[in-house]
Formats: sequence, structure tokens, C-alpha cells
Amino acid sequence: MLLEDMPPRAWIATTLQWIRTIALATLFLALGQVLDATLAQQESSGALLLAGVAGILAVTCAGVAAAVPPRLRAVEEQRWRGSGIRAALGRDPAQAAPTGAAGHAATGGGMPGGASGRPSTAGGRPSAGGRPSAAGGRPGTGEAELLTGGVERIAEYRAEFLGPALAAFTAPALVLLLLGIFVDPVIAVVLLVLVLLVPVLVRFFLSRFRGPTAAYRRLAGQATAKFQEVLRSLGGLVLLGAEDAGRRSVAEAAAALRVQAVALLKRSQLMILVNDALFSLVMITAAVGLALWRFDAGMITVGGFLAVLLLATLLYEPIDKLGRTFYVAMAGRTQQGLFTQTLTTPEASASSRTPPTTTSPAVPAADAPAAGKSTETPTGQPDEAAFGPGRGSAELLRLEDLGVERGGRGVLRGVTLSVPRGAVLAVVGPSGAGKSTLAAVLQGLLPAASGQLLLEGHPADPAALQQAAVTVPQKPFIFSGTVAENLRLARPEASEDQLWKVLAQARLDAEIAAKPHGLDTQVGEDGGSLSGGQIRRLAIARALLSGAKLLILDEPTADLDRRAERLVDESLRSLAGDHTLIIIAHRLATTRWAEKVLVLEAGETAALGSPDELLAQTGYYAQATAGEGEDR
Ligand SMILES: Nc1ncnc2c1ncn2[C@@H]1O[C@H](COP(=O)(O)OP(=O)(O)OP(=O)(O)O)[C@@H](O)[C@H]1O
Repeated sequence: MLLEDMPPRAWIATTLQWIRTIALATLFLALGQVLDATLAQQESSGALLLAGVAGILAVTCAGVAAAVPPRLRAVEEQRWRGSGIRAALGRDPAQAAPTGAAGHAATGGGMPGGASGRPSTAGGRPSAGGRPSAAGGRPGTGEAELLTGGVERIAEYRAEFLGPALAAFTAPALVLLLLGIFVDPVIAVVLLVLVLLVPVLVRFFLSRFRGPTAAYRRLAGQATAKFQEVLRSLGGLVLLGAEDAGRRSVAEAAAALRVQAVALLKRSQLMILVNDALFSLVMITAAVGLALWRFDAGMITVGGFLAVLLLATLLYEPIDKLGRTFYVAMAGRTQQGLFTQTLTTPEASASSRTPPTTTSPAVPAADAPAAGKSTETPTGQPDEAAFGPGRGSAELLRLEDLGVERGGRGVLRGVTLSVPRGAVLAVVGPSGAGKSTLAAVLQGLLPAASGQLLLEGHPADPAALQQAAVTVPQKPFIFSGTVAENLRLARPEASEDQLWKVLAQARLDAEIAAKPHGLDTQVGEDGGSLSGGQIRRLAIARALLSGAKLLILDEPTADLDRRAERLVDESLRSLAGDHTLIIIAHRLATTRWAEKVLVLEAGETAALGSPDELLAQTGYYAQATAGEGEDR
């Protein structure tokens, strides 16, 4: 089981450690020979040379072997995280875990804290809530936890524990073999018996830890579940003025976890102490006793005696390794099992968004009216809801007398609006007018306190809204991977053609094509190698790839220079007609091409009309637009 988890490159570290062990053993044997030769007043330069070469080889191998695991860890971390994100967002069970770990879901691993320690039931890790919302098509909070801390532990286990541990556990065989051949087979056999007792002792100690580890994991699961629960119901808690109760319950769960963590740490310290004191003592005492006995019997020389003592220190390596890293192993293997299990369940594998076809737009909108071709009669009357053709198959969203409360206060009141498919609606208004609140309601993140919100003619529940809408935030989430990987967050199975298609729609294709690595260009941490405008357009492309029916853009041109703003604008304009866009805007320049502009003031509809109509009036829109003109 250990071997199947080992990444191929971990063998480099293992092999180097083996060479180091042989080199060290050779050094110790050579030192014994030097001692014998010196005592006998004989030539010892050959043995000295051998000792020198072996010493240098041992140091070199140890140095290189130590450098491999951290690098491998970074690679493993990226691989598992990427795979997890793709699986979580793409619901592709086949991709859920990188190769080499598929079998662990079923077994939960043979280490403590595996199957028994997995708090997936009885108040443990919140399986339902923590799952990716299949409807939402995004990873759930439980998975977010796995994709962050969990992945780190898996990478640590696979890259930094397995290779060195295998080397450490096999080292005694090499040492005893050399001891048997070059010093004394009897001592080698007796020490072998002692070394073989190590696995028994290891099992014993690990079994002592199963209980506390399981308890710790159960409490950790409960604390996480509590935290997720409070987060999920935060809106409700705030509305009810019950934030303190939520805070208290999280604090209680965290306190219980802290107590258990301290207990676990105490036991861990005890284990390391017992390790160091007992096992090293036993091994060295046994080696000294055996060497004395064989020396008395005239079976070994003084140099052989020295070699036995020195070689005995190498026998202690497996226990030493275990004492230092067994936590890494336990946590990593458990997380690996959880990871594989969580991301390969059929529940998590149901894709709910309609994939785009190569012949249709990424967001199908067969009945969408062309941009600027609304049949609407211009109006500046607030509550007429006269945007789009009204009820009917072409209507994507309808808000009827919608009211929203935050902090016990009505922050949106009586908003009535119809948004047809393919329409472009800009929402503007002074700070605090309720623009973000409206966006949150349309994404299913805030409930309506009164009135109705209809999606395609049906009352919209939060899950349906989360499914239908994708938001491009002001600061889009871009992770350090390639352009293609960032796009495929939204649709892991997307073909290169589909990626190029959405990049073209977002007016980013030419810039990506001009880069030497094209779609495989690394975007850097937080998209550091891309400009602000490119990040915005990449996020727009990703939103398009998701196939969501509604794109909500939060200040799409905020903080951009004029050229970048123009490119983002162009990209959005090209989507009009085929995609339904709602643009939350402070900068009114970005709204000039919208079909309709909803002006919110103090939570109410102050005006609704085309930009030209609103400019002809004397309200907020005309004033703020004039103000912007002066600023520029
Ligand atoms: N979490 C919250 N709890 C209570 N009230 C809130 C909360 N968030 C916003 N509000 C209030 O709701 C009202 C509308 O805020 P909202 O953020 O929707 O306005 P906005 O038009 O988006 O403003 P801005 O342009 O500054 O982002 C404001 O009065 C604000 O104080």
C-alpha cells in the first residue's frame, strides 16, 4: 500500500537514501579497519581513502535526497489541487484523484485515522453540506477545505514521507547485510530479530493513537460543519439578529477541538520521547552487549567492535523516522482517502449545466432578441416594468414588487422589472442605493423579503438562481495555472476549440494566441502575468464557458485604464444579444451601450429607460454622466 501511493519521482529520494546508507555503512566499516590497522601498526591509507570517499558520497547523497521531497511536494500539491478543482467543478469522477490513489477511497487507508477516523457520519464531516452543490456547479465548502489544507497534507505525505520512510525502513536490511558479511553474521542475525520487532512496536503505538486521532477528527469535522452551517445561514442569522448565537456555537466547537488537539499533541510528544529514550537505548545496548560478547569470544576485532557500535546507530532510523513523521503519514493518507471518496461520488459527478455545442453559442439563446432591437416603448417611468417584452418565453427574469431587507432594514423596495433573454441591463445609482444587494438577490445569495422573483416564469429558489447566474466579480479569482486550466474551472471537459471560442467572444483570443505557449501560458499567482483588463476578459471568457444563462458583471471596468476599459467594453458589447447581461456600474460610460439602465436610489427604482432617454432627463443618470465627462 505504501508503494502504490509513491509518486515515481519519490523513488529518486529513496534510491539516494539507499546509496547514502550503504556509503555510511562502508564509512563505519572502513573506520573499524583503520582502527585495527593502527593498533597493529599497519598501513591504513587504503581504508582511510575508502572512508573518505564513502563519507563524501554519503553527505552528497543525503544533501540531494533532502532537496528532492520539497520540490516533489510542490508538484504533487499542484497536481492534486488541480485535479480536485477539475473534479469538483467538472464532476468528472475519472479525474477526481491523480493516478496512484484510486484504491484508497474504499479502504480509507490502512493507517490510523483512515476509515475509523473519518468523521463522515454522525456529526462528523458534513457530507451533504460539504459536497459540491451539484446544482451550483461549484465546489462546496467541505471540498474547499480538502482542496486547501487537505491537499497540502496529501502532498506532504506522498512527497516528503513515503520516499524517505521507505528508505529508512529498508536501511536496516542493507546495514545488517554489510555487518553480517564484513564483521560478524551472528551479531547481524540477533540484531535482525530485534529490528523485526520494530513493526510490532509500531503497530502497537499506532493502535494507541487511533482513539485520540479519531476523536480529534470527529471534533474537527464538527467544528467545520458548525462553521459551514453558520456561514450558510449567515444571512438568516443577521436578519434575525442572531449572529451572536452563531458565533457562540462556532466558538464552543473550536474550544472542544482545541482541548482534543492539546491532548493529541501531548501523546505525540510522549511517543517521540519513548522513541528516543527507549528504542535508541535498546538498540545501542543490544549492540554493545553483542559486540562485547563476540569480542570476548575472539570472534571480532576492536575495529569490528567499533563498526558494530557505529552501524547500530543506523538501525535506529526507522523508529526515528516514524517518531518524527508518523503524523504526516496518518493525516496525509486519511486526507487522500477522503479526497478520493469525496470527489468521486456519483452525486458529485452529475453535471447540470448544458454543455455548449460547437455550432451554438456558449450560452444558447435561440429566442434572444438582437441587441438594440428591443420592442420596448421607451419609458422613464419607474415602476412600469417596461423592459423587454414582458411575460413570455423570451423572459428570463421578472422581479415583481421585490423587497429585500438587510440588518432588519429594507434596503430594496418595490422593484419591478422584466429582463428578457439576451438583454443588457445596467444597474446604476449612488453608493448604498442597493445595486450590490440586487446582484446578490439575482444570484440567489440573499432572499427577497417581499414580492416575487421569477426565473423563466417560475418562482426562483436560491439553487436555481445560483445555477442560472454566474458573476464576474471586480477581482476575479485567477489561480496560478495556465490560461486553459483557469478557463476549464468552469467546464473541465471543454475542448481547445471551445476555449478559443470563448476567448474570441471575450476579445482575448488574439492576445493569448500571440503568447509563445498560447493556452498553456502560465498566468502566475493571482494572474500576475496578465494585465487587469486581460484578467477581467479571462473571467468573462470563463463565465461564458460555464454556459450560465445570466452573466452578472460587477463593475467590469473598475480600476482599468482607458485602453483596457475599451477592450472589456468591446468584449461585453460583442456578447449582447446572445447573452443576458446585468452590469452593475459606478462608471456610467460603461452603460452607454446597454439597452436599459435601471437607476436605483435609496433602494427604490428612480428611473428605468435607455441611456439616451435617461440622458434627456434631469435625474441621477444625466447628472452623473455629466460629472464623469468633466472628470475625464
Ligand atoms: N451586510 C449588510 N448588512 C446590513 N446592511 C447592509 C449590508 N450590506 C449592505 N447594507 C446596506 O444595504 C444598503 C444597500 O447596499 P448595497 O451594497 O447594495 O449598495 P450599493 O448600491 O451596491 O453601494 P456601493 O455602490 O457603495 O457598492 C446600504 O444602505 C447598505 O448600508
